[in-house]
Amino acid sequence: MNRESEVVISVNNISKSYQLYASPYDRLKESLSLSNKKYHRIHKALDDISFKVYKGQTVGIIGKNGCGKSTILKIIAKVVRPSSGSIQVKGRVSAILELGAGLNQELSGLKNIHLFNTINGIKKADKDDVVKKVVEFSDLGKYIDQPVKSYSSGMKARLAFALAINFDPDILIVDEALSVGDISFRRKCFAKIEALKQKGTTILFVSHSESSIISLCDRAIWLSNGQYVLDGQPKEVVGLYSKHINDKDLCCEKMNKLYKALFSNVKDQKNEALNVKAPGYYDKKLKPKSTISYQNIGAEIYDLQVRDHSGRVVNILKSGLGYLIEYKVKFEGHVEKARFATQIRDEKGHSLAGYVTPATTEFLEIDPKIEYLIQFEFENLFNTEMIFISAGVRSIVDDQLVFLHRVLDGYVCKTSYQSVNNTGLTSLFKKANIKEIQKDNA
Ligand SMILES: Nc1ncnc2c1ncn2[C@@H]1O[C@H](COP(=O)(O)OP(=O)(O)OP(=O)(O)O)[C@@H](O)[C@H]1O
Repeated sequence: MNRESEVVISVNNISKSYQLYASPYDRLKESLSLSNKKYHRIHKALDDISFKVYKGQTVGIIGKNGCGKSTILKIIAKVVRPSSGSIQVKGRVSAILELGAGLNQELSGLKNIHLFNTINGIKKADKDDVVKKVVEFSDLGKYIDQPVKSYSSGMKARLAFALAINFDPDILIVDEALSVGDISFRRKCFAKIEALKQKGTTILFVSHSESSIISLCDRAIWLSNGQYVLDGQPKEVVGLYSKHINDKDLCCEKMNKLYKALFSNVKDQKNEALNVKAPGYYDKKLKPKSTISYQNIGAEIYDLQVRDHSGRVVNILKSGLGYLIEYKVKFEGHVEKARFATQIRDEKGHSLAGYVTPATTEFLEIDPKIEYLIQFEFENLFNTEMIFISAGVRSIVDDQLVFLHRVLDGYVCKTSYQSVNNTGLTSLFKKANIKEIQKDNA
């Protein structure tokens, strides 16, 4: 399939204008006027916006209050009609727009779920399953039988979110809904959004939380005063946005120039890097000074290192490229439930990213005759100059998850990061592998 055929949202020269009246009286005067005299002024909420979204992308939209973020989402969700321009959307859309919109305030949460099933044509056989999932996810307890009008804003967000995601959409549109609700519910929502991303759902996401845009999205679009400013890597777009949020003279042309100046420079450096054959190299003088190897109880981690994709051991990384953290583990005896982890910290010891395999609640049964090679793929998108890599192997002992061995800061890399902003964590692990290898003395 070529890239063009994967477009699921196509926004073409969309503008949206509202007529604003100084008072309701002016509106009445205009409607009664025989002279065609106008009593309103035109306010452009969106001004000639165009972009395409590809299947499976997670796109964040950022900008100051009133810049048009919600309006563009509403137009894509077909809740608001544009004044001009056209829009094509492929697939089943589920949208969480204004808080509580789409919920019948007089009905209970449960009755709203049934209503939602009916409106969305959920098959009879699937209805009970949807109800169960939504009730469980929203975790409203006895409030599920209360009318929605008695809900707090956090409760409304829980129900709206649970409905939107359990409907199995092709395109999920989320407008700031996650800013309400408590931390544990937000965490649950983010985890669910991650799961939908993995399934290939296309996601449009409006948020004032820069860290959420960076950690969730593959792409960010910045709007200002209804106009398009930038479209690019979340870290870069958010970085410039936060740098210029207080700039009263901000105009699109100025921002575009700045972006080009900054990032064409970065691009050139990347291209230069590509001309150098190796994606990074090994500097033998670069060693961690903070390594701590904990006492091992039945397992030993060794050969913790980073390789590039051609298999060379490296510790000077190129920005934006993919690498493998790997280590080997040998066990002294049979271990029923083991899992392997890695963590990346910055110079100050702050955790930047971590990964565990097997994922979630699974464990691996260990054969002591075998050694294991653990590999974690990651992308070098860190915005810190050095990264320190730790490794751990854990197991369940007496119902407790304990470390069988743990090496803190066992390997260090320079990231080639060039400071253009300070927007926090941006590295994402992609996947991990566990391989069986022959024991030397076997
Ligand atoms: N129904 C309406 N009538 C008149 N003006 C409107 C209407 N809806 C939105 N606007 C105006 O359009 C502009 C864009 O609004 P929109 O809600 O899209 O902004 P936003 O970026 O989502 O803001 P926020 O971050 O505060 O949610 C604003 O100036 C707003 O006042």
